[in-house]
Amino acid sequence: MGNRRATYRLLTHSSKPLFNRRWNPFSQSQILLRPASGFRNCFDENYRGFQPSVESQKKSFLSCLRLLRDHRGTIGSGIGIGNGIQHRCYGSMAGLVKRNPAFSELNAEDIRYFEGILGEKNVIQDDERLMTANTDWMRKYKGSSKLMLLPKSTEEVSQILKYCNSRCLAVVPQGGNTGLVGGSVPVFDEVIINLSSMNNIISFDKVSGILVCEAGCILENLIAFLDNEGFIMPLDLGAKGSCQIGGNISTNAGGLRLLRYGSLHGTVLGLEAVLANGNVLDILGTLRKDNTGYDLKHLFIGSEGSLGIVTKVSILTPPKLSSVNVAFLACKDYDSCQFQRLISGILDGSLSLLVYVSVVLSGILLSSFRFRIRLIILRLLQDAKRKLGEILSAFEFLDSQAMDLVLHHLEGVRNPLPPSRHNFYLLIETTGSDESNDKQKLEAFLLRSLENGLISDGVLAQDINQASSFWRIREGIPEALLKAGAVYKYDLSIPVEKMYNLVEEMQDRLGNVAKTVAYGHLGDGNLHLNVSSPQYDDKILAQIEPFVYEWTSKYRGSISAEHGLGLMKANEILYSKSVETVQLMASIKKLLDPREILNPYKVLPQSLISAC
Ligand SMILES: O=C(O)CC[C@@H](O)C(=O)O
Ligand SMILES: [Zn+2]
Repeated sequence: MGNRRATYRLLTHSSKPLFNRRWNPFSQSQILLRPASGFRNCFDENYRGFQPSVESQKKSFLSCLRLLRDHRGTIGSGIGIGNGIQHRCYGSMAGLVKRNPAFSELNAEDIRYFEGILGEKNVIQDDERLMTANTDWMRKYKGSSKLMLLPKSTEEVSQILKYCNSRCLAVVPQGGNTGLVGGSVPVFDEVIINLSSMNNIISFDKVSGILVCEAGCILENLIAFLDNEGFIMPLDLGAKGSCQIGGNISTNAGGLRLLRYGSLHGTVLGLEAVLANGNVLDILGTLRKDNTGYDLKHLFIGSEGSLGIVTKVSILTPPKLSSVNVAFLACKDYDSCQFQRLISGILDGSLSLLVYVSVVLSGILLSSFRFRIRLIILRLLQDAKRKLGEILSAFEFLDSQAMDLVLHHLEGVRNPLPPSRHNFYLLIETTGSDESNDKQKLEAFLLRSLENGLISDGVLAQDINQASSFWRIREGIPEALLKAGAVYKYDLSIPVEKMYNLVEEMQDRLGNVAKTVAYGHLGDGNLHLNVSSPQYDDKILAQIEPFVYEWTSKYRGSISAEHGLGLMKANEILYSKSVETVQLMASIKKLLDPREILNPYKVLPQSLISAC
């Protein structure tokens, strides 16, 4: 079954891309931002107006950062980006962030210049295409760019950037526009540089498995190409039908295979990037080992196009292995399993009264659902890592709210398990080269987990169709959420033992006002905490933020595990990074992009870069 799985999933997704980007943003109402109240400091003033007060101008960059850090608990509810963005969805961004007045405005001469280098058909001013390019996949963020450029080569990207830098025209690099934090759409009138015409595979070495390609290659096309060659991409995600490898690298996308193949910081061997001034940085190495100086490619992996535009990439791809198995499991109630084992222990005389009493007492303690779930999940993950070892390739989870949403909103999706109320579902995948051995290993693991009461039910895919339908449940959650109405998205790295505590605290905070939906890459410690409600609501957002960021920070987690900071979380970076770190980031930004034309208002707090 395994060797057909990749092909099957590919067909499924390419025939119906998950991230369908057709919509009519004008059908949505525009909601205005409520101005911040009560919280004023240099950061606040700088950010909202780019017109710092005399007092704030006097403050050094560092003290600005410190102030921001000290007040970060109130920032989410104070100054707008974190707070206001959800309320600004479907509308323009003006009011949230003020346009940097240093940027020029497009004129007819600019258009003529771009037409000269790209040809008329690659200089897009058509309203409908611009509307699509201005709006993100979630329809939350909408810019007002009047121009999209479609370069076909690195040389053309270089000419565009050189010109934009000299004219001080801001740009936003764009791939498949499947981002979830407002990083790939303009905020104001930035020129959109869309890489989709740069979609050539340059080379593939069958011995080393190294693929070199242009940034605009769609991930799913790369997967299909490699499948023919007997290889796979080390990266796989639900948006594969639309997202592009350049965007994946620029956001350091994690996805479903990170547990097995690691992050793009490990699998990307080299890249080519065009800097803000148009210079082409060729670090497109294909070497596994190269310790000559600083490894600069890492600056472009995950910096969301704010330091340069990735134009080519060299990536290490693993061989396709013949045996893939997928299990879909449910965890129900830890207590009942404990109780059953306790009773049978007493009946067969293996438990003394003392042990009985202490077990009953601990059973009362264990009756805390939170504790139960934590134990189950931790044990399962530990066991899976130990017993499945090198063949474990995915360990994904979803809670019952996520399952309900998928079943309700996605056509043709059904729960593979018999109807019963389960609190949790897990999707475990193994990938190996020994069909019978791999299956045996997984079956033994499942049996043990069932006996130990860690799982209450489970099913092992018998063919490629079944495996694919299990994956559809997991990969379909973002789509189902979008169909359900408004969604507040949080993408967090949290120690696994704490992960579900946050979800339940959030449930407690929100009560019946909104649904808390949790799923994610449990094996990587990555929780996708989504709050779903029919409409966006100020009050709901105030319940979520800054609480969610403070909570994550308290446990030294990350407020962006794999989606980036984009526009949504640019101001929240100090929840996860120290003042000194952010200061160094701002200095690097300033060095590589002194006029701040590359993807402005994203990743770092804008006023801090300006103050640097
Ligand atoms: O929508 C989300 O919150 C997560 C999207 C994606 O990273 C996933 O893992 O499905
Ligand atoms: Zn994810």
